[in-house]
Amino acid sequence: MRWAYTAEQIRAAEQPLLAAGEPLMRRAAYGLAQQILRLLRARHSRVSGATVAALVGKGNNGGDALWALAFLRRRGVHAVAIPVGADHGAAITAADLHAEGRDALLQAGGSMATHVPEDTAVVVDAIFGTGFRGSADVPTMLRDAGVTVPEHAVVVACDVPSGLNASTGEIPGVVLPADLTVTFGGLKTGLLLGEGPRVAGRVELIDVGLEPLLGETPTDQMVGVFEKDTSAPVGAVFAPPVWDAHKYSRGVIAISAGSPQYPGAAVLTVAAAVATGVGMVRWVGVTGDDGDDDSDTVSAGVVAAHPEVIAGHEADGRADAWVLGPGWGTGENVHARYRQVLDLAGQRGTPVVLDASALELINNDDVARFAEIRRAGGAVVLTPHAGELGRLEERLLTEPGADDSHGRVDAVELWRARRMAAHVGAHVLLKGPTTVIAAPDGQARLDTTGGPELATAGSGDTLAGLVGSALGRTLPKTGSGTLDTLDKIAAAVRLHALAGRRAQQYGPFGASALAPAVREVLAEVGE
Ligand SMILES: NC(=O)C1=CN([C@@H]2O[C@H](COP(=O)(O)OP(=O)(O)OC[C@H]3O[C@@H](n4cnc5c(N)ncnc54)[C@H](O)[C@@H]3O)[C@@H](O)[C@H]2O)[C@@H](O)CC1
Repeated sequence: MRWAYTAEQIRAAEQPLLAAGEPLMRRAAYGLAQQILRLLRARHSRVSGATVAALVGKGNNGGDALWALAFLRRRGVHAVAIPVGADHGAAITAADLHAEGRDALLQAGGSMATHVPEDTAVVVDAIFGTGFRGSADVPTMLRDAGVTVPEHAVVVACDVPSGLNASTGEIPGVVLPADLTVTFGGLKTGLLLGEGPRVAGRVELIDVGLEPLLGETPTDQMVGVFEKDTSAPVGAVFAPPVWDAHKYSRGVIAISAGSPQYPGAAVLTVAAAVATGVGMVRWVGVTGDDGDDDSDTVSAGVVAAHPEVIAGHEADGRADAWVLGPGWGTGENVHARYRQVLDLAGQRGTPVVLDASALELINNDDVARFAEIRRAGGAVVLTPHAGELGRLEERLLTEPGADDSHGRVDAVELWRARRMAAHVGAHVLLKGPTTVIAAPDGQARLDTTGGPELATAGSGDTLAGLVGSALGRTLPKTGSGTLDTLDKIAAAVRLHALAGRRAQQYGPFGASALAPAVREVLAEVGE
C-alpha cells in the first residue's frame, strides 16, 4: 500500500529539506527526464534527435520541466521550452521563468520558443503544479498564446495536470488531459479522486526524499492507496481454512437480502459469501418469525441456487457477521428486521454491513446503536454509492451549522465519507470509480483497481456479500485477529475488483458472473 497526501502536506514536508539545501527540484527533474526517456525509447525507439517541448509556467513546476529538459538535452534530445501564462495581463517571457532552470537548459544547448515544433514527440505540461489556485482554462491559454499541441504528441504532466487541484481533484476550468503524470515526493489525492483519474493518465511517482517527513503525517490525515501494483490484504483476509477448522470456526455469515420484487439480490449476495469459502451462509427473510408465502419464494430461489444455505426467518441464530439490505425494497417488515438485528449485534458484538435498502433506514437514533455494536467488539459498515450517501447526508446532517464544506481541503468523496463515518461512528465504503473507505477515527483507504465493468446491476449485492464474509470469517478464532476492520473491508473491495477483471476476460458479463470469478481469484491468491 502507498499513501496519498494533499498538496499542503507535501509542501509542508518539503520545507525542512529545502531549508537544508536539498536539491529537490533537480531530483524531481531527473525523475521526469527518466520517464520521458523511457517513453521515447518505447514509442520512437530513438532518443537522440527526438523533440521534447515543455509548456512552462513561471513557478517551480516550470522549474522542474526546465531542469528536465536540460537533462534530456545532454542525451541528444532537441529540448524546447515555451513560456505559457500571463503576469498582470502581459504574456510571460523567458525572463519570467525559473532562473536556474532556464539557465541550465540554455547552457545545455536547449532553446526557448513561442510554439511547439511540429515534430515534437513529447509535450510536457508544466504551467501550474501544486501552487495552482482558483481556475484556469489551459486550452484557451494555449490558443491565446498561439501554441498548438500536435495530435501525435504524448502529453506528460509535470507533477499534476495544470489546472487540476492537486488536493481535491477538482478542475474549476479546463485542463490538457495527460497520457502520463509524473508526480514528485508523494501521490496527491487529487490524482486519485474527483476529476483527477480522468485527466492524469498513468501516474508515476518519483521519490525525492520526502518519505521520512511525510511519514510523520498523522494516519487520520493521509490516505492509504491500493493500486494495480499494490495488493490489499486479500490473501490474509480470505485465507484458506486452518487444518482443524470446523464450520462454525470458519465463520457464519447471516444475510437478510431480497424481496419478492428483487429476489435476485438475495441470490447474488449469498453467492458472493459462499464463493469465498465460509463455514456457513444463513439467509434470513424479512418477514416475522412465521414467514409468509412471499418471502418463501425468495427463500426457495436462494436454496435452489445454493443448496448449502440455511434459509429461515429467525434472526436470533448464530452469526459472525450480518449483511442487511440488498434488494429489501421498502417492504413493511424491513424496519423491524433492521432494528432487531442491530439490537442483537449490539448485545453480541457482531459486525453488521448495511447496504442498499438498509441505508435508507438509518437515522440519527441509530448512532447510539452503532456505538453499542462497536463497544461490544463489532463494527458497522455502510456501503453507499454517491446517491445513497447524499440521502444519508440529507437525513443525518441537516442540523444548522453542519455544513462545514467551506473549510474543505480534501477531495469531496474523501471528505464526505470521512464526515459520515465520524458522524455515525461506522465505517463508510463509498462506491465509485475510485472506492473510498473511511473509518470513524478518520483513517481512510482508496482503491483505484475496480474497473467500469463493475458498474452493473447486482455488483453492489456481490460486494456486500464479500464485505460480510471478510468481517465474519476473520474473527480472532480464525487466527486473523490482527487485521482491523479497515483492512478487511479493503480486502473485500480489492477482491471484488479482481473478480470484475477476471470475469471481463471472458467477455462482457452480468453480476452473476462475479461469484465464480471470486473463486478463480482466490484459487490463485492461495497458490
Ligand atoms: N516546493 C519545492 O521547492 C518543490 C516543488 N516542486 C515543484 O514545484 C511545484 C509547485 O511550485 P510553485 O509553488 O512555484 O507553484 P506552481 O509552479 O504550481 O505555480 C505557481 C505560479 O502559478 C500562478 N498561478 C497559480 N494559480 C493560477 C491561476 N489560476 N491562474 C494563473 N496563474 C496562477 C502563481 O501565481 C505562481 O506564479 C510543484 O508542483 C512541483 O512541480 C518540485 O520541484 C520539488 C520541490
